[in-house]
Amino acid sequence: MERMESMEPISACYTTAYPEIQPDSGYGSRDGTENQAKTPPPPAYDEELVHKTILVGDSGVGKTSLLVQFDQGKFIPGSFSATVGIGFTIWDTAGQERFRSVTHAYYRDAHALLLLYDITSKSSFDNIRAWLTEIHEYAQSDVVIMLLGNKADMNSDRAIRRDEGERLAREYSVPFMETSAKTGVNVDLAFTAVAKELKHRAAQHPNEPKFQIHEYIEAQKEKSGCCSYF
Ligand SMILES: Nc1nc2c(ncn2[C@@H]2O[C@H](COP(=O)(O)OP(=O)(O)OP(=O)(O)O)[C@@H](O)[C@H]2O)c(=O)[nH]1
Repeated sequence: MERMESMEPISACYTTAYPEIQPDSGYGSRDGTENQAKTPPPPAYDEELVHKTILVGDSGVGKTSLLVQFDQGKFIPGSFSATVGIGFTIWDTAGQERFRSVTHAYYRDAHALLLLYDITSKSSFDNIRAWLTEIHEYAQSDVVIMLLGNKADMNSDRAIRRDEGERLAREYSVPFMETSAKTGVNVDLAFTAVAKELKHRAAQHPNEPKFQIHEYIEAQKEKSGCCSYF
């Protein structure tokens, strides 16, 4: 596949039991020389449990940064395109309009979508409805969707209150949390909750209770800047 700025397929596999996601696995480093020095063991994973997850949202909301924080446990300021390795297949998409038609093609076989807005950008929040319309048009009907209000560390520049995010998520019946690619707040949780949901679906036995993603998230999530609505 032709590599494109900010729109790069990102895939790698864990050797640990899925979905015990472990950032800093050393997989998929962007530096080729580093890869040679740190040759990872061959993947011992169940191919049936490799899922494709896509990060979508307006340009600049922090999709790549979130992915890098999850994979490497660090925040690298500034815009960049990255190739990182993580526990299930993730596609980091470009938010820019000019790449939109390419993004559509990726929706089709996605198992999960992390839909991001930037809590300091009203337009990125307002565009979530358009993103959801597009997702419903192009993605599979049973795709797992999670709404993320990113840049939660920028509370003083906040343009969207947390309850507005919660309300929108409720309207579309999707789980929601605020994240920060900078501080790492809720980043692991976002990816882990999606992975758990996908894993439970794949392994679902008729008599087993269904995994409750909403309850799991509510129990686990960190309330960053909880009480400082403007
Ligand atoms: N303070 C803060 N800045 C962030 C956060 N996430 C991303 N940024 C910054 O926001 C800018 C855009 O981040 P990217 O990760 O490149 O955004 P993107 O959504 O991948 O952008 P496109 O590739 O254009 O679609 C960069 O300057 C990041 O450093 C965050 O959680 N907190």
